[in-house]
Amino acid sequence: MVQTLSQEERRAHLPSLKEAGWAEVEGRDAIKRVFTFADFNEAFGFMARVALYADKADHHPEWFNVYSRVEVTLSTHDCQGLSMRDVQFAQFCNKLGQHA
Ligand SMILES: C[C@H](O)[C@H](O)[C@H]1CNC2=NC(N)=NC(=O)C2=N1
Repeated sequence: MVQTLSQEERRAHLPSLKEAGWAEVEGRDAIKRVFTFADFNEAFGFMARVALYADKADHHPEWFNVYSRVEVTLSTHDCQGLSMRDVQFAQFCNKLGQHA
């Protein structure tokens, strides 16, 4: 069973994710970042790559897309909060979306 992040893991990982643009969601243990691209082609290319990662990792984002903008929310449903799966997922999104 996947565990929610310990206090130590939160201290270790959340500050760098926040520097990269992730924010804690009010009222639930989740993080969210908005990625803005040049156009829909780039936004959907990002989503396609993230979708392949999600399928392989069996870990799925909550997301919303309008044209060039993709809002990504991460939380682990199996433990109802943030886990290392979300940290790794966010880091993968950061790598792909670093020019976003
Ligand atoms: C059965 C399947 O492995 C689980 O439901 C996976 C699928 N994708 C998931 N995605 C997310 N974000 N959280 C989960 O707990 C989760 N669990």
